[in-house]
Amino acid sequence: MLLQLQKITKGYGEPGTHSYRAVLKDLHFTLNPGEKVAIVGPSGSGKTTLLNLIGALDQPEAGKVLFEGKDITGYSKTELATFRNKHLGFVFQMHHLMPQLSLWENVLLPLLPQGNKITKEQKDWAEYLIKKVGIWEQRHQKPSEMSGGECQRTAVVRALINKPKLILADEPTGALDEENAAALTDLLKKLSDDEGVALVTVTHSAMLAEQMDKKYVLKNGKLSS
Ligand SMILES: Nc1ncnc2c1ncn2[C@@H]1O[C@H](COP(=O)(O)OP(=O)(O)OP(=O)(O)O)[C@@H](O)[C@H]1O
Repeated sequence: MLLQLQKITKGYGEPGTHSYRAVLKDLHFTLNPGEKVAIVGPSGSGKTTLLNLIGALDQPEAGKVLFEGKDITGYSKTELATFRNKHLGFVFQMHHLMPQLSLWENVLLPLLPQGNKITKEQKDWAEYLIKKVGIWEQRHQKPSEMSGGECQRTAVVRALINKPKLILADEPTGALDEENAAALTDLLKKLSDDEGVALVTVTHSAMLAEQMDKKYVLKNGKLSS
């Protein structure tokens, strides 16, 4: 098992006061290595909140998050940052690329906090991924000089640059037109299959959800299939 969420509770506001509102309640979730799942649900049901917990961007009030059997719930902020950098890749609705950097520089950016120089092996991996998603020609262009679909493909490559075990995607096709959304959906699926990376994606897109191995609905604080 890659990831397990045990009896997770998470809300906003001060617990025990009127301001408190529970969003996730005794929620369970398991994910196997290489497994692809979609999380769907009504607006405000807590999908982003859940993704933030899975992505170690936030901590639950109660319950445990286990990654490869290890409890990461008690990790400090620094430990969580190291954990994210090593094991996870993120793709958001808006690409979050650095506007002043080229496609190539944006892709290599996550490797820089590890200090030292970027290795030939890492550059080869970047080149392989960029070619695979079909944007090698654009590698010297800045985000403002690329289409929305090209930016989003760059974001997918960037998410894979650290060879993560899990990619978390929050509405990755949300800002794309139908054609580009379909292309990105195929790409995410293919890369996940080829590289054996697990994928958890929050989406409103039925097309994207159907391409995944499983679909869960988040409602009333819990997941159901
Ligand atoms: N930082 C916060 N402080 C207070 N309330 C919050 C905060 N973040 C989210 N919420 C509330 O928690 C609930 C769940 O929000 P969340 O963004 O996880 O839902 P969602 O399912 O991702 O929604 P959408 O599909 O609209 O993006 C919402 O009612 C939201 O208003």
